[in-house]
Amino acid sequence: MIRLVLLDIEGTTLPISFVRDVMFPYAAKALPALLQDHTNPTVVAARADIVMEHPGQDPLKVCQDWMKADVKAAPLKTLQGLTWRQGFEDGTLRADLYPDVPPALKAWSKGGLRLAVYSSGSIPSQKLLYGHTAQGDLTPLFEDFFDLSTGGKKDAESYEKITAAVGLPADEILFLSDIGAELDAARAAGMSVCQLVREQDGTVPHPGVAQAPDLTSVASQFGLPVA
Ligand SMILES: CSCCC(=O)C(=O)COP(=O)(O)O
Ligand SMILES: [Mg+2]
Repeated sequence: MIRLVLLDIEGTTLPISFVRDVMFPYAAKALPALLQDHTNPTVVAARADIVMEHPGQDPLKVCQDWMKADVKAAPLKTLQGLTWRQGFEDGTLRADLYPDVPPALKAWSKGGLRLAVYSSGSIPSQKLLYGHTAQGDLTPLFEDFFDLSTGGKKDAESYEKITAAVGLPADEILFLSDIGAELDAARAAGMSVCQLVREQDGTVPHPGVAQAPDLTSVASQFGLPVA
């Protein structure tokens, strides 16, 4: 029986186009100034991590290249999160989740399911995003947020750590993601998994895992409360 649903964000609850066409350009504009900040300890630490990984290269150029290739690098995710704060707080940014997502999350939470997030986006940016959706603040629906500080999303060990953190048998946790390698890693750790195959995102179906076009279908396949 599923007791907790662990959700990826990009490609699962949020269209990839929103990240690529709205959030990344916003961050790209703000990054040059942010990287000039030598007093904010979070910026200083992220810049040092980039320099360590890419010695002799301009950290801004490294970030720009990472964004172009959608590389899930922890220092980039931290810096992007810092830029998005202003946009979400002043109303320039508002998360337009897939329409099936808010009603499903509310029904699942109301029905007693526990909910948590596992995304490459930093925890502060996850909270900003779910705190500023077209349907209002959805953060109270989630009991926990996990990011790359737990480990990479393609490593089974990360899912073992999450399982230990939430204190449930792994197979009572349902991990939802659009990415096959993430689902394989979660399954290797014993979790139940389902791939969101979003037509709008052009998701490539991953062989050997349950698939659903939206959260309504996830609910019917796994016997979860229905919106
Ligand atoms: C607050 S998440 C913003 C989107 C993002 O930058 C990202 O990397 C999402 O990756 P995911 O692991 O959710 O596919
Ligand atoms: Mg994703």
